[in-house]
Amino acid sequence: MKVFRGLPNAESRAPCALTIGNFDGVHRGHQALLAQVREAATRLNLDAAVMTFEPHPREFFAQLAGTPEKAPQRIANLRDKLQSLSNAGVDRVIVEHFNANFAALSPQDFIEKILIQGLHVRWLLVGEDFCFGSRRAGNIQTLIDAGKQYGFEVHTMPNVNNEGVRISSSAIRAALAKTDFPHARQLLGHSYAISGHVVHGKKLGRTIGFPTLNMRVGHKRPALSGIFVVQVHGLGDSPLPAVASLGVRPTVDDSGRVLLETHIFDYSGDCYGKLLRVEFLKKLRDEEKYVDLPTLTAAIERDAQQARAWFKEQASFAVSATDRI
Ligand SMILES: Cc1cc2nc3c(=O)[nH]c(=O)nc-3n(C[C@H](O)[C@H](O)[C@H](O)COP(=O)(O)O)c2cc1C
Ligand SMILES: Nc1ncnc2c1ncn2[C@@H]1O[C@H](COP(=O)(O)OP(=O)(O)O)[C@@H](O)[C@H]1O
Repeated sequence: MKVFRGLPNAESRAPCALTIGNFDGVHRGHQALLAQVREAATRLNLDAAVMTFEPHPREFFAQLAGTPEKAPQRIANLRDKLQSLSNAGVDRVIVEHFNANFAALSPQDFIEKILIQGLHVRWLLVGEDFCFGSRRAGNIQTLIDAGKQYGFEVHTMPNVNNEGVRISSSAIRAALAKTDFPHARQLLGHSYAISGHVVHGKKLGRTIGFPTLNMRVGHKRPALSGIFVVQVHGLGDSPLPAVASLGVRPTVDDSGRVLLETHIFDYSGDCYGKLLRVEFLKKLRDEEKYVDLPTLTAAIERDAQQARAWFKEQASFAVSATDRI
């Protein structure tokens, strides 16, 4: 899969079957849409293409209005989004920088400059409520008219439902806000996880008996925060049980940067630079600002005990379930 930051240059503008959206979480609704793009691209001998935006347009508008707290919480970072798009068979992704110039494009300019000249669109699929261009003035009918004029097909995707309710990124944000991981999993079609490269931290963890893999989250408003039971994928054949903190670490850091820090039980390897995936299983508590390091360490010890107990309980459930068969 090729990833372009902004429109591809002239040589790379292969005719495409395209869909446009934020794709936060790449949930089951997105997956159904991407499957149709893939199918059309293969049938019409086109590239399967996705145009997505960074930052999220609502994040851009929230910043502009001076109310960053109104930006949507992010389900997935860009790496996870690109990985999911690649898994769905997408050939090219255009990551468009969503800024004032882009937001000001009229529907007509968006069609001519972006869809026609920039992307050579031949087949387009969007959701039924798709609006675009400055003040969201363009809609499906605008696209259908342009399609007749410029020669591209326009299709709409009906809602994909889960138990009668439309699957959406907001529904997943709501499930994560309640830390209802089974429900989030149902809507996503996979368990909730964050991946990233292990970076160097303050080297404090090892001095308090809890070395932690530090991963940058890449945005300021994650859909989750707090202390969690997790498992780590990418260090061997099976996932490793662990406990993690996702947040700004108020006791030791005042930068406001969001980090995911994971302590793996009974493990002592060097993981710097590795690309790992941390899967969330259960929330233990919210993040706290402790008065000193010994108090923080005592809290982490309690978290680790609770997480170990949780894994033990799951293992005994699994055994008793096998007994019943
Ligand atoms: C299970 C667990 C719980 C944590 N809870 C908190 C917390 O409530 N407040 C906080 O400021 N930091 C918390 N942390 C983050 C620690 O401050 C951090 O891991 C420690 O300072 C080591 O940082 P380092 O990896 O940069 O050396 C927690 C970390 C873990 C692993
Ligand atoms: N059980 C473990 N869980 C997490 N990381 C571990 C563990 N054992 C060793 N490590 C290694 O130690 C590093 C974390 O140690 P730490 O003192 O917290 O340093 P840093 O502040 O750079 O994260 C990890 O990145 C990893 O390479």
